[in-house]
Amino acid sequence: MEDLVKLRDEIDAIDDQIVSLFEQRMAVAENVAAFKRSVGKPVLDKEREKIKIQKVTEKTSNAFNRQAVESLFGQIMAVSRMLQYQRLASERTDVEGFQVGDMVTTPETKVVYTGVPGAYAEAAMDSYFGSEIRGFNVETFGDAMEAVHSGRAQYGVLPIENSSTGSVNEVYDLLSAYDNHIVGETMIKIEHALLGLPGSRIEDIRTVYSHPQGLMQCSRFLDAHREWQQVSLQNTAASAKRVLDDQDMGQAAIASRQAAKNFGLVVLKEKLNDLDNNFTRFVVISHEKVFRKSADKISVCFEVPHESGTLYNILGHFIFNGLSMTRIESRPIQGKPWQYRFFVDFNGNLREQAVRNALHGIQSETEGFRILGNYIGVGQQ
Ligand SMILES: O=C(O)C(=O)C[C@]1(C(=O)O)C=C[C@@H](O)C=C1
Repeated sequence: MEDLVKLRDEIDAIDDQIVSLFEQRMAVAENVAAFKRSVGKPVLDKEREKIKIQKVTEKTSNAFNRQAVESLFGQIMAVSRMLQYQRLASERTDVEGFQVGDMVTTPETKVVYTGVPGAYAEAAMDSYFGSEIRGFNVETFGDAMEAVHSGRAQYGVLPIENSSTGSVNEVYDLLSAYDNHIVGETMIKIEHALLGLPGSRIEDIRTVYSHPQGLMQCSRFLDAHREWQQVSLQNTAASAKRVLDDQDMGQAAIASRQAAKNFGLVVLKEKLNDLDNNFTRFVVISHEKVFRKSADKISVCFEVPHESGTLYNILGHFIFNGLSMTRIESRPIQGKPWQYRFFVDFNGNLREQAVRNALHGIQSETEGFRILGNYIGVGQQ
């Protein structure tokens, strides 16, 4: 025991020196930041970091320490960059052109959703905007993005994630491709039913239509009817419309009860989802770059270079600035096999300094960085 006390004393003395040297190093980093700011040089200098790591690792006496020193200095320089970003971010007044603003809707406000009336997206639109707007529908998610981008609609409502089957990939891809922004989100409970023509019976069904997510969310029920042909359509309400249009007693759709009402179909079976707790989260998009003062959730996307440790470093900006990430998703980048665009949601408001620090750092160290939006998040169950 006596020995441990002594050894710890030794460690304490060394740590005191490390802290003192670290503080000296950070003071120099601060000067570097001021210099770089004056000449407009970027904070990150990969070449300098590479040479630095090489030099310090050469000074080690064994392989273990070599690796440890590489990791340690990687971390020291990451912290040094964060300090520099903090200094630079505090001088900027603008965050990517986003402005504080309220969402004002009138009975003339046009809101677009995908699918035909009765689609879950219509229910999501109603739950978010109420009835005092002019909703209209288009066929595809891309059409909805385009309508918002061109100004044909002020807002759009698009599904982004389901609690049992995960992300709606196409919407993620469209969010990064279009210059539209997330201004809100809403969540609705999805309850699928099997819909058929009046007079049809489950025993006669041979073909079932739905959105791929609808088919996935009812996989257990469909497993018990493997002889049925499953056909994917644009959305669940379009599937109901197809059954009505074809007038074939052997066809059914997996869609909402509301869709049955809208298309004059009958409910052949209710509660088809594998899980009773089945929710879909929808994002509300706008072409304007606005966020509310009370917004508490931010979505960003970026690409990181295809090198080891890059994502780890980027996520470090959230952790270092005390920001809590709620979701991370990745999508393949078209034309760059095995490279990914990341989508991160985290809690915060664009007016907060910690948020600005983190975003400035992430923007500087990634490619294609975009703030997708800052909005009021809905509690996730
Ligand atoms: O030397 C620089 O340019 C610095 O900004 C300092 C430093 C470091 O802490 O060593 C930090 C960031 C750069 O990427 C490289 C090195």
